[in-house]
Amino acid sequence: MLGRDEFLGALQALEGRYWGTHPFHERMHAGALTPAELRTWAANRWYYQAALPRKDAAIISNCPLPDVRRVWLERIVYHDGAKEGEGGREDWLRLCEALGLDRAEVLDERHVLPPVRFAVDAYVTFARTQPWVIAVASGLTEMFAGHLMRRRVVDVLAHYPWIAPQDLAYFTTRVEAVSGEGVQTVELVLEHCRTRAEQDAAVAALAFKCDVLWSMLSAIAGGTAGNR
Ligand SMILES: O=C(O)c1cc(C(=O)O)c2c(n1)C(=O)C(=O)c1cc(C(=O)O)[nH]c1-2
Repeated sequence: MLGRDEFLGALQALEGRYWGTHPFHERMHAGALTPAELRTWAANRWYYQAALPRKDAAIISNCPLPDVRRVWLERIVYHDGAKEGEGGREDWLRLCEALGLDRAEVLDERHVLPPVRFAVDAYVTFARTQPWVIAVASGLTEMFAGHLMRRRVVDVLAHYPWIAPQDLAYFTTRVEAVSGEGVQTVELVLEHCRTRAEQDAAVAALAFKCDVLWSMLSAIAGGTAGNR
């Protein structure tokens, strides 16, 4: 079995596979995306945002530990909101509207590309079918997300003058949550992976999740090729 630091190192070593360095994100951060490309991105990523509470509910359904379930439940409330009109889901829809999409065309998923649907559905299925701690490990991309989201807010506001700070509320709110959740998730994985086989499965789960995100973005980049 790997020691704590060695295991953590193996997880962190996957950062190079994370979507932070995907060419589509690089173009976004450089101000090179067209309004149509930003709309395709937002409408497709909606499908991911909408799936997250179902993914988290799958983790809870497989977890026998009340302490973990109690903590994990907060993620569902975070995304869905405590009531209608609140939460990450609502903030994402507002971002879509700010980019020029109607709420209805986001909600009916007409812009969602087949590979995005396929990748996101695979993430939900993974959470349903794997042991809870391995599914939790797949969410450790959050370790890499805080820095990327902070940079995104700065770069998007600098390069796309028609996007206002309040339009990016999803990310400004999320940055705060992700720093706390990231630590919490790492601790759960380090504590509950108790054999070498579980540690290896956790590293593989994180690699799988990096591939889910990368595939989404590659499809989004390809799906908007006509607008470049
Ligand atoms: O904007 C991003 O780059 C980014 C990345 C990720 C991620 O790395 O999975 C998440 C989010 N945002 C995010 O907002 C979010 O709520 C979230 C939940 C999860 C997850 O797997 O449970 N990842 C992410």
